Amino acid sequence: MTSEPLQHSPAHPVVSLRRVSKIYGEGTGRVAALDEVTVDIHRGGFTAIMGPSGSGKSTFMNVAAGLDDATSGEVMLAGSALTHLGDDARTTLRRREVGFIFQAFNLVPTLSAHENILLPFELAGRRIDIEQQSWIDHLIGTLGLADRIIHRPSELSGGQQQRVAIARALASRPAVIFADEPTGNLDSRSSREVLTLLRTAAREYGQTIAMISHDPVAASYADRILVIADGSLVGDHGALSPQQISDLLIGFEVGAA
Ligand SMILES: Nc1ncnc2c1ncn2[C@@H]1O[C@H](COP(=O)(O)OP(=O)(O)OP(=O)(O)O)[C@@H](O)[C@H]1O
Repeated sequence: MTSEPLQHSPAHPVVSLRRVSKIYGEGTGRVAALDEVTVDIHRGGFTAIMGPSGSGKSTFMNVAAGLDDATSGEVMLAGSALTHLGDDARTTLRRREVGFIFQAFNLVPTLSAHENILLPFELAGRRIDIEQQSWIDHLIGTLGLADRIIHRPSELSGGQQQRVAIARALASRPAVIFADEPTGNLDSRSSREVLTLLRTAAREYGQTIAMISHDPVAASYADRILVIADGSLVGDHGALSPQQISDLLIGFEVGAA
């Protein structure tokens, strides 16, 4: 991959949470899915978000990405305070600044790989100029999709489908990409390919990536590891080996699966 830096201010965190809580239910059914979480995610970082099942990882992603409201606290995304935005403005901000990669790929089955990659531009009503076209062509080549580009998702392997999802997420150069268990449906070889691509996107393109994962091997590709337990941020580490991550998680009763 060649170096094509992104255009976001390095001085400010891309995602910033200040004492963010998300409470579901009330009384005896009350659950603090996030409990006063304060954290910054900086530009160009590849952050893994780990923690036991039910610890609040998905809630963290949903709140940080503006898919869901926090109950209290402040969430800044790409320089905008989400709490001060109405639904429409938040949707516009999310379409412009956030890319998503999901375990189930979430490609549109009736569209070709190429049409799927262009979809975020269509949804945001953004025209693709020559510079963006050459970036997208570069991604398609780099991700090894050139000869599969007119095929529909059902005609692609799982690894190829996830590479289309990565191209789609990278195409609009969002401020941050949230990846939710992106290798959960892949065999180990495709997983390694996908994780290497994500790491390269962070290192060479300065693409900020936040990845939820249960897997210490997947998290070992990241340069920062956040651990959430019972809705609280309980660990914030630099890059670690799979073994170190497994050891770290044993204390929080997370399997190394
Ligand atoms: N819509 C909801 N209504 C009520 N409780 C919810 C809701 N969504 C999540 N929760 C609760 O909030 C807590 C955190 O859930 P969350 O899905 O964020 O965890 P997670 O770490 O992503 O789990 P997993 O790894 O199993 O996907 C859990 O106790 C869950 O039951």
